[in-house]
Amino acid sequence: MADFYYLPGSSPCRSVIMTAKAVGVELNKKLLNLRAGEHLKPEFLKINPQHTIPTLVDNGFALWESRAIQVYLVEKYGKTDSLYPKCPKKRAVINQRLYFDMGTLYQSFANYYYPQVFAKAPADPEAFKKIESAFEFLNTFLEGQEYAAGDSLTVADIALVASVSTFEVAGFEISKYANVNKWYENAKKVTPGWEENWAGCLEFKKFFE
Ligand SMILES: N[C@@H](CCC(=O)N[C@@H](CS)C(=O)NCC(=O)O)C(=O)O
Repeated sequence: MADFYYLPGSSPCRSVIMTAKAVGVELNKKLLNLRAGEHLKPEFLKINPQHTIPTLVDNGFALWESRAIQVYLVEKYGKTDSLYPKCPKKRAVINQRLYFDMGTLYQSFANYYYPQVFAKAPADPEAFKKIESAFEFLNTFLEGQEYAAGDSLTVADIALVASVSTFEVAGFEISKYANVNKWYENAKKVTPGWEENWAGCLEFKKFFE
């Protein structure tokens, strides 16, 4: 069983948990208390010098970056390639969505909410505009399609579900974006591990209270 260093509230950790569930991989979950600095201890730095969670250690093979872990789990353990199809074009669109999720959508969350939550800084309206434009992009990507990268569930949906649910608990109004809203309501029903994701979101929500 692979060791999995995580926190339940962390969005990238939740996307790995949902992906593991989707491919039927059991994780040996190891809570890593960031507030106590456990990620900076020499024993963890030996595993992941970048000291981020999620970190997976599969039979001695250490990997971090949630979307890379998602792809690894599907390629190594998926019974089919449906979550990350081998077709170059399908895969390219999934990769685009994953990079969008990491570099644009989730980044807009971090830029706007993290300073408020972790440094009690005032809200930055310019950073909020970036969230709105990210949601507008996602809304456009989802025009006329049921899933993030085509007509079936992939790792792109799972990564985006983790991010969008984090926006939901932060109080961001998703319903303004009709295609995103429709996709998200369906994704809640069909994404394996959604319940655990939501439980983690509620943990994260405590930072906003
Ligand atoms: N892009 C990374 C982000 C990972 C990340 O920043 N994780 C946070 C927790 S949500 C963390 O480990 N922070 C501690 C640190 O960077 O030292 C991923 O998707 O895995």
